[in-house]
Amino acid sequence: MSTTLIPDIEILNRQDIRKLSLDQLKAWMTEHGEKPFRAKQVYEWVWKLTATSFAEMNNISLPLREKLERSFTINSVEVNTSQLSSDYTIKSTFRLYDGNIVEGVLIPHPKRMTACVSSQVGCSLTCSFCATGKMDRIRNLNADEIYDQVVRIKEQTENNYNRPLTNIVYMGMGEPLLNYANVMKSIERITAPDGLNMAARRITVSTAGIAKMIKKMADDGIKANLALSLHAANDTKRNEIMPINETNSLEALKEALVYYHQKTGRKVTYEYILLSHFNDNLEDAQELLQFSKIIPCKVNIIEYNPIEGGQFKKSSDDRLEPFMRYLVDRGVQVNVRRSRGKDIDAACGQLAIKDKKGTEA
Ligand SMILES: C[S@@+](CC[C@H](N)C(=O)[O-])C[C@H]1O[C@@H](n2cnc3c(N)ncnc32)[C@H](O)[C@@H]1O
Ligand code: SF4
Repeated sequence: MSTTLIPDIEILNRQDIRKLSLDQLKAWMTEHGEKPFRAKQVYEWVWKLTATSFAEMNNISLPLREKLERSFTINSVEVNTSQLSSDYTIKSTFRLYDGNIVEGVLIPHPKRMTACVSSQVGCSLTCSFCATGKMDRIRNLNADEIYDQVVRIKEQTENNYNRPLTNIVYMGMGEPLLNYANVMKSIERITAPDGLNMAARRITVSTAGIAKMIKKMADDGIKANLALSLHAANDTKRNEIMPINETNSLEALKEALVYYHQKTGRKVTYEYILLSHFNDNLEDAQELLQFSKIIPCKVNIIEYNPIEGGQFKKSSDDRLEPFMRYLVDRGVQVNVRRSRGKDIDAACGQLAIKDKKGTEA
């Protein structure tokens, strides 16, 4: 224990070092009588080399490491629990520095290894088919907390399957476009050569549909892919299952999508959970066909994962088949996404911490 008050105060005020940009770290080095190039070395340690302590930084002098230790923390995310599903999906819970827990999933596929990561603790959007929507929204994740989930899942695929991580989807807990700055910073770090150096085209941000933020993604030149959770191409039905549609109607989304496509030239993916006798009639397929004509797109038909207390059932193959056929016959690019990791509640929309508050159950 320290004998003076000052070091204790210093320690209480320690800041997460990964909240600083490289320029801010350079300025800190100068202020503390260090050469600015040290900033680059430390920055590389905390991002690219994913150091979890200053002690690991063996090309940094001991006095500087001690100075860093007094001023900063490295709030790295730890794996709390991991469960392996019969289809080799791995669901993990991650413990954040403040005790909150989020979930992430490694989804193996013969052609790709995908990390599904959370962007918020809980979610404020209360979609009626989604387990996360039943939780309160506790807080946004910091960019480094999103980044660390990717790092931990990358370790899982390399260590357990001897295969590299190839794709990242922001389809875990939370609405990424309501935590815009941190999500975009995490993408910048994941794609940076002094970060994980992964290709932006391998990253997909999935949104429930925040029109103005879709436009902002285009304005900011974000290179990651965009997926829109559509689930109904009719306002009455969409309002019923996704309250966000009351303020971000299909008309507003259409306008944002056109803007997005004009600026980026990119295709968008529409996610469409097939809910038995709710959105799986031919009339629904006709509405989806009209919506699919707005800009170049592909449609992912998603198998519904039942959630506790949920009112929906997944559509049978007898209903899925004609729905899909209707779209395919009219030139829509359609993929059917079967649920993964069902036996351990690791599939999309089943990610929810059981006590609904984001702390450990
Ligand atoms: C959990 S959300 C997170 C990202 C973002 N908030 C969104 O809604 O797109 C990721 C995807 O899971 C889907 N999803 C939610 N609940 C589901 C369920 N019970 N079964 C299948 N997919 C579900 C969502 O619609 C969305 O397409
Ligand atoms: S589907 Fe997405 S936006 Fe809706 S409640 Fe779930 S996490 Fe939130």
